[in-house]
Amino acid sequence: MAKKRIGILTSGGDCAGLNAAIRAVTRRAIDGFGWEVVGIRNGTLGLISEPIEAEILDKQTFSGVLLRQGGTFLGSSTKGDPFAFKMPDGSVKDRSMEFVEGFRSLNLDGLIGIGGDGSMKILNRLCELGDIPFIGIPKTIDNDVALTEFTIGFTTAVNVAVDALDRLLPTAASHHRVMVLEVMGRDAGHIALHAGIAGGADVILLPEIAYDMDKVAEKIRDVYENEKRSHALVVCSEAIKTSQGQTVMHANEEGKMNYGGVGHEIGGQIAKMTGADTRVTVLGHLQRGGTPAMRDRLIASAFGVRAVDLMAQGKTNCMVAWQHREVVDVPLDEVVKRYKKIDVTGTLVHTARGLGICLGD
Ligand SMILES: Nc1ncnc2c1ncn2[C@@H]1O[C@H](COP(=O)(O)OP(=O)(O)OP(=O)(O)O)[C@@H](O)[C@H]1O
Ligand SMILES: O=P(O)(O)OC[C@H]1O[C@](O)(CO)[C@@H](O)[C@@H]1O
Ligand SMILES: [Mg+2]
Repeated sequence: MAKKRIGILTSGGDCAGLNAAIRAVTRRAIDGFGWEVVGIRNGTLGLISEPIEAEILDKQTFSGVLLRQGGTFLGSSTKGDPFAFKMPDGSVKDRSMEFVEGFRSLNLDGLIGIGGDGSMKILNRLCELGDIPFIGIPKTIDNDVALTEFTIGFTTAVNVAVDALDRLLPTAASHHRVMVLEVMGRDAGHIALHAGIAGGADVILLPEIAYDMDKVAEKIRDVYENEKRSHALVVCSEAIKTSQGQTVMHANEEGKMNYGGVGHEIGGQIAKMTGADTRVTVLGHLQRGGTPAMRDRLIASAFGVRAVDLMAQGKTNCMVAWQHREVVDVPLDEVVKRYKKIDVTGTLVHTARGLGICLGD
């Protein structure tokens, strides 16, 4: 096989396990095929920067602690979409061809992009535009990428949320309080549902299931009065709506809307309706950091090796995915058409209901 030179980048919100995936790609490309690997800095931004921000990666790069480290040493971005790039003067410019030219100027034969749903959409368009051979690797704490059971970073984020519940329980019990924990997840409730079940929540509120505050208050009263347990744990996803039917969002510095803060509204309602002493914790970006959990390192490694194998087979326009304890490849066009929400008829929703957890309906 002809010697190739491939690029790799990480895009979208960071998460734990990205370095493990970059390491796996690099090792497989070098050891398996004798290729050269170029790490592109800060997502798509690295290729449109002047000068281009990229560096050769070798096995030496990963001789230290990177496998065990959260974040991405290459840097990432959720800003600067090349199709609608916000210029310093406030104007919006299409810089997509600069991305393609940047790719070509590095003499690359293909690109491996590690990203979430948003990044896959952008990278798919960019690679179609430049006829760039592309393989995607799914990552995001949100676990909302279609056609894969798991994304890199999800398990670590859930572990952080479970740990938070473990820490909230004794203080809730000591002060006879209701503790509300707001978790991330974008428009899907995967973190909330997994963490809520594993962390022994009494109530879990998800964007996929409309809630009724009367039902939530009834559950809290039941815990206090009938279960004779004068404390309770409530987990809510950041994307649930307030009782007025709106999500709680804030524009970031580039105008991108982010969720955050609905837990305070839920906590206020619980206190008002039940009289229970209530406190609210918004877990935030703690969920993105930390040492990657075993499963994140494992799937990152499996995804990285398979992504290089696919490129060696001449495949393009696909994404590696985890299905039935195996790595498979799925068409990128199918991935970007869908969004993976919780299956409200699935095992975990059934499990939560079976445990007596109130889902607000
Ligand atoms: N340079 C860029 N590269 C990729 N996406 C960008 C870039 N600049 C802005 N974006 C925007 O950011 C979004 C990517 O952020 P998003 O939060 O959706 O990330 P993601 O890839 O889905 O991963 P995650 O959800 O884990 O953050 C895209 O939908 C896009 O609109
Ligand atoms: O990094 P930012 O812009 O604060 O984005 C936060 C968002 O990113 C995520 O952490 C990952 O997509 C979401 O769960 C959250 O809504
Ligand atoms: Mg996303």
